[in-house]
Amino acid sequence: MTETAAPPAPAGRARPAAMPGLPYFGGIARMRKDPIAYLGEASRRGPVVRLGRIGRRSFYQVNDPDLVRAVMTAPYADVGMTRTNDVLGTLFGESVFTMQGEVWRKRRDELQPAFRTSHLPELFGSAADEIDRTVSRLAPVAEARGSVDCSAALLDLLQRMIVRMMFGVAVPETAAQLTRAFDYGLEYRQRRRWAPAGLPRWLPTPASRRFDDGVARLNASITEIIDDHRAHPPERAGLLRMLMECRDEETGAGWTDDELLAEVKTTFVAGWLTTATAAVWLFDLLGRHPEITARVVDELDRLPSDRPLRYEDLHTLEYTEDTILEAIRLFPPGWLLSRRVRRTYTLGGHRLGRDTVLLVSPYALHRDPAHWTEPERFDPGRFHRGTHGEAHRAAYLPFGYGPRVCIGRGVAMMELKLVVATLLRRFRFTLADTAPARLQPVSFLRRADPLVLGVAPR
Ligand code: HEM
Repeated sequence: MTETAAPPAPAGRARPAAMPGLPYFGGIARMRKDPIAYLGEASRRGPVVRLGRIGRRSFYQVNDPDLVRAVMTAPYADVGMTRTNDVLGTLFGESVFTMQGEVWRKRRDELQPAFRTSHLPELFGSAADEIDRTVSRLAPVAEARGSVDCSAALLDLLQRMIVRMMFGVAVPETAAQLTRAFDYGLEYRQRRRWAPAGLPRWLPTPASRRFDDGVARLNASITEIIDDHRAHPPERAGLLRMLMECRDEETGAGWTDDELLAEVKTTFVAGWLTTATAAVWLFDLLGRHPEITARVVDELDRLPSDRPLRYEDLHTLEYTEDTILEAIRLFPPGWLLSRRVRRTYTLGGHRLGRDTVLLVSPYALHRDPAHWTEPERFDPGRFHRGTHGEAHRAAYLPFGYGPRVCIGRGVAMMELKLVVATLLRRFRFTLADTAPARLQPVSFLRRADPLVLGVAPR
């Protein structure tokens, strides 16, 4: 078996540091209980740290940004994704998210044009239509100086936005099915996440049956919409139409319905909860930092007030953008990334065997004092244009790093700016309960408790 090299080892270290725990298994049982604390502790132990074993799989955490870069850009012959057998794989089907190697490269190249910046104004139009509905719902609550469960409101809004951006029209039934299939998927995945390796996916359990049934319904409903789209293309081009225009580079053929279905579902799932989770943390942080909110509002007040927000306005919102980047530094929705060693691989001087799982924790990297000044402080100023490079690039990876970096990051930043700008132009939000928020690190880094904010007109 071939052995390949990543960056050189730190001098004098033959064996990687290890987390304390049981012989052979290491301390990994603690990871199940409190992964954030466990991975935070592991991040301070060395550039590559052995966490322990689950079944036959060894787990290591990669903490040094140079080594993170090496792993995230390693050739597929050496390092692959861990996703294929994952429950999310069943939900997505064969898509850019689950594919690997050459097939992935081809799919990513075909998909890329749909996500180009020139499509963003069209998508902005769809997203803006949905936010108007949220504003109308919030207005009477604000008049009554009431309070609102912002977590639920943002989850609902960002879901309507991604469905509308996908189809160009509102499709509430699909949105509801998507929620159901995803909830079942999360429940099922959570049960399996740290389960011993080898528990077969086909083993029928009540949770797996609920999940499979939810996915089947979702598939049927999206397939119907794809058929309808072919027969009657909607006026406003959504991502689906852009995906329908994707062509095989060699043959020039369009995608099959199954391929379209897989990419539609992937975009829904990858683009919904991530962005919604980021929005919740953003409003949480704004609620805790009125002085920063005042600066964002000051920037928004420079826009003409006699007309709705336009796509071009987003380019002027520099401080708002920095605030979003800072929020996803402190609370990266994709808090844990993983890769699988495909053949013996040397990382930082340590030989790692096939099937070793390499974990990269954006949450830990984003809060590491070795890379960030006062990492726990919410300070959008650290992203001010020109001072962006405060930290090593691979120490800031809310959207991942390397060839598999998030394809939807432009869409996500557009949505987040639109949400924050529209809502802060209309309403004043206050956070009554300023106790530290509890984290719920599931597939995404969720806020464990609903974010309840007081709302008043501006
Ligand atoms: C704040 C919002 C978002 C965050 C924090 C986020 C984060 C990420 C991260 C960390 C990855 C890389 C995962 C890895 O390397 O293992 C990723 C990949 C991906 N994201 Fe996002 N994402 C967001 C929004 C979106 C949106 C809006 C879309 C689509 C409209 C999207 C579509 C995807 C897809 C398809 C991939 C897989 C790309 C590939 O493997 O080639 N994401 N995202």
